[in-house]
Amino acid sequence: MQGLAGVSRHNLLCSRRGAHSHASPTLLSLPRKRLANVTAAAVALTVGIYYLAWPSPSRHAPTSAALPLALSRFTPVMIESSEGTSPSTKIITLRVPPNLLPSPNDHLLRPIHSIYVKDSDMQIERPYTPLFGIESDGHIRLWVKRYEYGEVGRWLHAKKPGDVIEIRGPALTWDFERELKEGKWDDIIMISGGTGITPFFQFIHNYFKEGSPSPDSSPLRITLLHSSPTPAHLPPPIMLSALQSLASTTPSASFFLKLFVDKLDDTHPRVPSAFEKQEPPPAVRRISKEDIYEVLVERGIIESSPLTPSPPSSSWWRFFPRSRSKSGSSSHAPASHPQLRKRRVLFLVCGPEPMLHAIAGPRAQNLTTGPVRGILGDMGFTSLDVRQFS
Ligand SMILES: Cc1cc2nc3c(=O)[nH]c(=O)nc-3n(C[C@H](O)[C@H](O)[C@H](O)COP(=O)(O)OP(=O)(O)OC[C@H]3O[C@@H](n4cnc5c(N)ncnc54)[C@H](O)[C@@H]3O)c2cc1C
Repeated sequence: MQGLAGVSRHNLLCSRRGAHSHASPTLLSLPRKRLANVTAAAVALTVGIYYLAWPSPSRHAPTSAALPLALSRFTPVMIESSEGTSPSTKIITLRVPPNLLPSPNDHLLRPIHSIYVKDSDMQIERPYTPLFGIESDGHIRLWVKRYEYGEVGRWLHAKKPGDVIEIRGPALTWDFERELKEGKWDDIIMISGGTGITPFFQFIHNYFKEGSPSPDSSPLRITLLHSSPTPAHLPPPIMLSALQSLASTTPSASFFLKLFVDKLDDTHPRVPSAFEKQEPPPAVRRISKEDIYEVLVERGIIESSPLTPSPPSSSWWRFFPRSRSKSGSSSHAPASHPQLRKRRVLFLVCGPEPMLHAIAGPRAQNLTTGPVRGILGDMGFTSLDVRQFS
């Protein structure tokens, strides 16, 4: 996932590059390599000034160690533990003192909420998703990815237990309850990649946890299709065991989980034994259109009609009448066809930008879900059926 701040910084750099064509004669007379260096330094300086000097009500929110957590101010909290879970991820557990916890009735604590972590060296912040929400005993568990050149992820990974960092929040990332009420969905299909699973994990944990409305009393069913680059990058046991146990114990198949890995690696030349017993075991491929069709049919969301011959043959879709999408590529008959739909379905997609593109197409300029393209668009789903997170 890439934060909004990262995206806006990228846009800023692009627009500066556009200005090169109007360079002055003096600049043009410089050797090309030196000109590039001067330009890069100017861009870096501008970006630095932008970050450090531009008034930002959020980044420059005051810090208080005496008032409860809130979106309007930063609160210092201690890192209780920091455990590596894959080559580039850690579970980082924060501890909020009991007197600084927000009121349990705070509407911003509804799923899906996030908190902002401030990198106090760079004075920048990024949102992260508490896996189990802000817990009543003060724990906040984050699954954080470190990108090679990413700022806050790297900074956070370098922090040690006992270090104090500043956070603010909770912030409502997506008002699931309101969306569910408005949409009256029967099924939600979540498709995640890498740490893009964290918002879905928070929702699933909250929805099925003890004391939540019984899934039996609600027709809503949840399917999670998750993909990681290799088995070593799959979510850590604290997340996967919880999901696998839910998948095998929730009544009426209200939760279904399927894992994918792009490839096996040297450490895991075969599917790791921890997953072998899972039915079905993780698939070694990227999530494809066929996988989505299969799950739609298996979960009884679309009709297994003459248009959609039944699985299990992995090549069942080759009997599909083919049509041409606008992009010219061939596509299956639209699974969204009203006559084929038996249940109302909403797709939620969260993951790295290339995965979002492949599954649902690029997001609009204003970072909302634009017209749905990619695999889901090809299948005939529209912005009424799909939400993208990044
Ligand atoms: C609501 C929400 C919840 C989120 N929850 C989580 C979560 O639970 N866990 C999680 O890990 N993330 C989460 N994210 C993403 C997170 O907020 C950050 O966007 C992410 O950690 C990257 O931030 P960063 O500062 O480390 O990287 P950034 O500095 O923003 O960099 C982002 C990307 O740009 C690349 N990049 C940066 N500089 C360069 C350069 N000079 N050259 C080439 N490439 C470069 C980096 O390699 C990286 O790929 C969430 C995002 C949102 C919006």
